[in-house]
Amino acid sequence: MSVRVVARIRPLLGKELDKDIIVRAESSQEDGHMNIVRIPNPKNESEEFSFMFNSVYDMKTTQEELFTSEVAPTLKSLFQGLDVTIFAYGVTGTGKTHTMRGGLKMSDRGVIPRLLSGIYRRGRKVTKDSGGETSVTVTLSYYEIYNDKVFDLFEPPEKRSLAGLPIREKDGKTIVVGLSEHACDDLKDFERLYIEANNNRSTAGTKLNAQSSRSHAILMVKITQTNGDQSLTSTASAIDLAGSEDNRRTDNGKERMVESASINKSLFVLSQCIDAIGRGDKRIPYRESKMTRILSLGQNNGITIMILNLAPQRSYHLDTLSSLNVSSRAKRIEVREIENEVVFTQPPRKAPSITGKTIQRQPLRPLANAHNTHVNAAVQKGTEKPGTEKPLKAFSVYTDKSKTGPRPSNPAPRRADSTGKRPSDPSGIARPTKVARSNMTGVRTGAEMSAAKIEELIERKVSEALANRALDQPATAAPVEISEAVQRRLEALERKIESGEAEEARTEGLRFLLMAKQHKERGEDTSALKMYELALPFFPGQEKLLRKIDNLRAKIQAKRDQAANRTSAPVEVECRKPIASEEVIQLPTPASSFEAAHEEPQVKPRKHRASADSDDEYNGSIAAHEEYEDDDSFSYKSSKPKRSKSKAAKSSLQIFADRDRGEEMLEPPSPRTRYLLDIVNSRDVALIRGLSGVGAKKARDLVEFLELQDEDEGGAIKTLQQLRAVPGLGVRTVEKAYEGIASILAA
Ligand SMILES: Nc1ncnc2c1ncn2[C@@H]1O[C@H](COP(=O)(O)OP(=O)(O)OP(=O)(O)O)[C@@H](O)[C@H]1O
Repeated sequence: MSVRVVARIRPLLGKELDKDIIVRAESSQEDGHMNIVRIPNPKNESEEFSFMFNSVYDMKTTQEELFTSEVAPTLKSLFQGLDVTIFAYGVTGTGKTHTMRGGLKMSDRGVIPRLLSGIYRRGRKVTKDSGGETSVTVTLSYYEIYNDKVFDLFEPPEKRSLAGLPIREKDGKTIVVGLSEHACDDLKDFERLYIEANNNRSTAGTKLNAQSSRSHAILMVKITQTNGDQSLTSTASAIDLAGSEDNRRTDNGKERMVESASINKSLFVLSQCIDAIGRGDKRIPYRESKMTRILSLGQNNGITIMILNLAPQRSYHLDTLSSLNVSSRAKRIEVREIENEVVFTQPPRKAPSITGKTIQRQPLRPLANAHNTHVNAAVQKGTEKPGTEKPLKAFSVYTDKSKTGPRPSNPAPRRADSTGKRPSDPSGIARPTKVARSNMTGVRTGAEMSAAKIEELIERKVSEALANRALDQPATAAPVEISEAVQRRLEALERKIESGEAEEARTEGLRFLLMAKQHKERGEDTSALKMYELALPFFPGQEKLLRKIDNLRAKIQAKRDQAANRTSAPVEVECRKPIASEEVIQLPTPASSFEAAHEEPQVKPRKHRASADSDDEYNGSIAAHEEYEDDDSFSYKSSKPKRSKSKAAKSSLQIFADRDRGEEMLEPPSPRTRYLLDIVNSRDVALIRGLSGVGAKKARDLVEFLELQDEDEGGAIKTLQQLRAVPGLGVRTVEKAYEGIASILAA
């Protein structure tokens, strides 16, 4: 089944005028069901683009209508064991939070409170229909991804660690380690928890939205149905994404700009993931942002609904086209409709105390062991322990026979086939099963911790310790006496996390440099300066970077002086990328939308830039990058550039020297060279990784390097000599890749 994509056009607000409406909902069906969004071609208003979706909701649509048509029908599946993901996507100020959360008035309530209400209602029905034998418990987790860091929204902001919570892949799902889980017995409980948590969400006023969400918010509602010693768990995730925004229109200051860059970047990665899935690429760039890792579009099982929020008026024209374009591609994504499996639970084990020297370390089993044991497989093989036998379909209370048909008696092969997840234990011996939760009244207590929970706690403590270290503050938590084994584990984890953080920080720094370059190319010098300044802490003392900052400051000041001397104000020049009029697919993605911002007119043609401005703005990143690469003890805060490294960086500059290009023109490359360079210049990490001798990291770095080149300075690698000179790649790697091409061409 594909992702269901529906569009919702919000009504006009405040001073917005009817005459500015350019987005319309229409029907292509006889029954009048609206499924088309029409919008004029911005280059030729007599032409219109049409985008087809599963459903389109116009300006008059109420909260109740949207919920009843789109979300209510998924409740049955949710209780059958399917996970459900609903996410709102769109430009800032188009109504995502209104759609997901809504207002406080009953009629204004959005998808989330209505979903919870539906879950409790259905839960009561399930219990009633089973004659009281089945109990239903609901637990909530709620977190936000802010500046690519994950924070528990049930924790007050002052308790957050700087690094945020780590995320891991477990059992084919992405989980947030150390996230709190709260039992939530009824709608009243939910309202209290949800309102409190929303106060912790990062929001701020921007010019486009007085209450703009500066983070992606993810609410996870876990429903556990327990019947005897079996239980079935499924999760409904409701996600309110932050909106993409064009900083030309937001008037964002420094802090907002950083948020905005992070929001735009993650949405850009999302659009890249959608593209890559659509193209059938082997590699989908999920891992390039936490949001896409968590959303795992196309990888998650169950039902996925994407709600595209649109503003109807002209001022959003290009942004609207951009998000229409991304969403219309998303509907081609296939999602596997696989139910979670029934878990066979054992009576709760008495957990030892974890305080003091009395701690008995439990084996650190993989979390995967904690659930989804293939009960039926064990039963069939006759390996179950006495007293644990169960009929194959002991948990059939919620099966909707009319629709889905009976579940297979042994679901294990189906799961293994379609998800590629780890199959059940081939030995036939049932793995340790989930320990039933004895405390359903709130967050778990320390005394009842499982091994997995201890592991989570350790990782969390490490993150906190690292955050404190980053702040140069002593750890605030009271020292806990722990066993030697736990201490060792703690240290190992600390090392692991620390190196991961150094890597993340380096990437963060490079990202700022890249964004600075993009801003500069568009003539947005002030924004470029901000980005360079933000990059500086990651590459302290980098001479080139400092020079660049100084030059930009001088340039901005000169412009200001010039403007002050002029009698008339400078004219704003619209310089967006052209949009293909006939081909809807070619419309800009969110990236081009936010890249399109044009702060100031380009004063002089790029070829005639001042020398200080025309050089290697990527050098700072490359030099720092190399430093990181070559020195194991490198701390990204280190400010000592190595001599040899700056030489290497210089050599990277020469690869685009005119002489080199001249040579290239004299001597056309061989087919093998051309083939190799084509792959390199594709900037497709997956393709580049396929070259022999080029690993994932080198491929990523190479693409990063290419991305940082000025197009008018070459942009592409044109000779093997240039390729060899790319920092971090090395002669040997290029030779290997070149040799590898021979075998590909021969094949
Ligand atoms: N369908 C609607 N009916 C009435 N008002 C709406 C509707 N959709 C949005 N609004 C109003 O529009 C404004 C912006 O909406 P909202 O904050 O939900 O946008 P958003 O897409 O979440 O923005 P951001 O990405 O900046 O958080 C709010 O005042 C909201 O109440």
